[in-house]
Amino acid sequence: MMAMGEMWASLGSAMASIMFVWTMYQNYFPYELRGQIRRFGEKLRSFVYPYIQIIFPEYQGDGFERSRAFTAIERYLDKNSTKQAKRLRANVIQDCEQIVLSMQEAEEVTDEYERIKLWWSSSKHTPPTQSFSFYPREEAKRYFTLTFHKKHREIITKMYLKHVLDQGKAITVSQRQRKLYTNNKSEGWYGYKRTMWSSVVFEHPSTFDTLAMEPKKKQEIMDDLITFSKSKDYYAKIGKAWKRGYLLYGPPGTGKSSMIAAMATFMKYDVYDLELTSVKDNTELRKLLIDTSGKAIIVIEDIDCSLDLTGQREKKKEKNEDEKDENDPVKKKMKNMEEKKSSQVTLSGLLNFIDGLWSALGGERLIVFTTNFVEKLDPALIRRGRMDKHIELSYCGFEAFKVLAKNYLDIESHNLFSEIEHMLEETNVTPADVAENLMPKAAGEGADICLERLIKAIKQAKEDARLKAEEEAKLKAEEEERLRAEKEEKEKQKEGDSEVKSSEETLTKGVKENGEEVKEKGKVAS
Ligand SMILES: Nc1ncnc2c1ncn2[C@@H]1O[C@H](COP(=O)(O)OP(=O)(O)OP(=O)(O)O)[C@@H](O)[C@H]1O
Ligand SMILES: [Mg+2]
Repeated sequence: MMAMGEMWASLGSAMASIMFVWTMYQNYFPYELRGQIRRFGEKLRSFVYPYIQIIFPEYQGDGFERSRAFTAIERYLDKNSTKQAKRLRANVIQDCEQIVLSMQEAEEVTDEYERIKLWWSSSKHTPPTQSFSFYPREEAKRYFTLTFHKKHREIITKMYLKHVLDQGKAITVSQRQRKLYTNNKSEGWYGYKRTMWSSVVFEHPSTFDTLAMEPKKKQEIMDDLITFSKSKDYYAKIGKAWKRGYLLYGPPGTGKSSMIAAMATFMKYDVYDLELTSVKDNTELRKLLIDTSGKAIIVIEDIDCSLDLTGQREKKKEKNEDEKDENDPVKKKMKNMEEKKSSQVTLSGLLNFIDGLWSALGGERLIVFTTNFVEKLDPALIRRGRMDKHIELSYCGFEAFKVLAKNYLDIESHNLFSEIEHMLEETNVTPADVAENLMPKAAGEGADICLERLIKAIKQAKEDARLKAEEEAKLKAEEEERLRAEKEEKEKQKEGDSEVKSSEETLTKGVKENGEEVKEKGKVAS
């Protein structure tokens, strides 16, 4: 008890002395002297403690936005310092496939840059708990502190921090789970607008390795993508938006969708599968596209089916019919309803966006259109500059077949290969059909069985194509015969008409002459 009392007494006298010194300082020291004392204090402190500290809080702005610098530093420290830290936190990412260890709070680790030693520490600020509050409890805020000697201020603030942020961002990108976004119909329940994109984790198995196509062509596409991803400065220099358009065209089952998935995996981009028929109008299209992330592939599949892409030209042709419909009130109403039902996204809306507004968005974006009928598309849509690269995906050639054989059967050569090569030169078979036949159907089915099955399928395809060609030739001949007969009939009718006409003319002439004769006779009689 005595000790406690003494402690309180000495604490009281210390407080009193501090108060006394503070009052003296405030009241009796001249203002100029006070400034000098403060400067001296700072000098003394920096002499005794010559270090600078920089704080990186987890949240920035009004406290709701997670700081990108914090995230990048976190990743950088996770990678570079987890060997030193003794207490680590485990986070699971990429669908339980990868564990990332990060520094636990109150840990300190060292780093070195250009032989300069630095210290990073991770801390947490927990707001005091209140017994009762109307507001939700404030979350604890984490922050990193970087400490270094003041003589390295320049190099640390100008170079080291950039190095940390760049490395951190690169790690974030490599660990990031990619997403597949699809657009919803714009109106949700009760007309309330919900988020327009919904997403799932994108884990498509197709890669450039599994994609069957001529190796040279494949390499060209991959090189093009790499060049694009490295050209940020170049695009900025020439004043163009950092975007690239691809048009993939070819028959169904030749790998257009597979190639998009391979591109996304290769570039580590998110995929935005844009269903144009669900987009109400151009305004909504703009909103959707603005709402895409910085590293994105925007995909519009079967563009010829999604929009009236033939635009103005077709409209002009239909003008006469439209005018006829305008006069019929029922037809007019039906047409209006039809128009309202279908998407009002127009070709010009799409083109305007691709060319113009996009430039305002940062980040790298690919836009990919696919179609089965390239000849149907409006040239305005696919002109170079808009769609920078046109890629034809075609029927399976021998090189593409070899890729599939390697992937599906794990073989690079076989005595049936030369026969297949010869057959593929003669017959159009899609990679999808080849893949389907190469896939073992039962346990223990070897390469021989699968290749034999493929040979049979190609023979069948050849036979089918022959029958189809025959059928088409027959139909064509029938059509020609029909047209010829129709023409003959018309000519006959024409001839018949002219014969009737001439006999009628003769008859009329006869009647006329007779009439005149009668008239004459009448005249004479009268
Ligand atoms: N070039 C290819 N390489 C590897 N697999 C392919 C290729 N083409 C097609 N396939 C296989 O066929 C299936 C269908 O292909 P995909 O969906 O990519 O064709 P598509 O060209 O997009 O067809 P559609 O025009 O009908 O959309 C794929 O799942 C894949 O297994
Ligand atoms: Mg497809």
